[in-house]
Amino acid sequence: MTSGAGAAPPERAVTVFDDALPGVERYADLLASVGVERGLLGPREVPRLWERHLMNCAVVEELVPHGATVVDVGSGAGLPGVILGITRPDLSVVLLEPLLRRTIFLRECVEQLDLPNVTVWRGRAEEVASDLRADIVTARAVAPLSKLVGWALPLLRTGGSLLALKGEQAETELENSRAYLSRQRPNTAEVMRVGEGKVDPATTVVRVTVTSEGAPTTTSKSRRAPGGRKKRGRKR
Ligand SMILES: C[S@@+](CC[C@H](N)C(=O)[O-])C[C@H]1O[C@@H](n2cnc3c(N)ncnc32)[C@H](O)[C@@H]1O
Repeated sequence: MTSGAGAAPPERAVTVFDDALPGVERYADLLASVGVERGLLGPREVPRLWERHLMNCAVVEELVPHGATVVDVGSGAGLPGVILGITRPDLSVVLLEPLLRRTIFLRECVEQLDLPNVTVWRGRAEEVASDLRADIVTARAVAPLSKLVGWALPLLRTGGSLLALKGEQAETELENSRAYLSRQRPNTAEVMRVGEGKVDPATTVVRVTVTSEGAPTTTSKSRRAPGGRKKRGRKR
């Protein structure tokens, strides 16, 4: 089934993936062959597929509790959701993606990699709160933090977390979102680095955890997300 199209895994992939490495190699081959042919992955990403994409995503599992239900918002070609599904059979992973050709690819991955714990859901994060409930929401390269928070918090159970994989701007993005966060469901938010000693650089994650069931302290004056449109108050 594998085409051998992907670059060979680096030595430390063994430390990161352990027994799951053969499955991840098959996924890497799918990304580097069909994924590139269908424009889901740029050809220039193939040589850095392991370090920059697969391993970088895998270490996020450190923050995912055993048996959790995970929704990967904006899964694209399956990052990080497919990787979590392969490396953590204890998880129940939903790959949430609005674009048809991407969901077709994701379904092929689930079938060919034999991942009974992974399902594909076609839809937009802001439209599925009545259908999906999660312990963990992951998102990588999907939207600014404030927007992700607005999408993810309604999907999360109390005690659940959004794990937003972010780059060097994570701290700044979090600070800029603090006021907006304070108007959402009660939460704590922090920047974390995971995979120290396994991936270089370590993966930066903004973790936002819903701490209690309390209602948002939203008022008609304060409902605007940074960069978003202001909602109108009720007409009198
Ligand atoms: C740049 S890609 C990133 C894909 C993948 N997470 C990765 O890291 O390679 C962003 C993805 O988010 C999806 N997306 C955009 N808006 C979305 C929304 N409102 N809800 C869910 N997914 C969305 C896009 O269709 C696209 O597949």
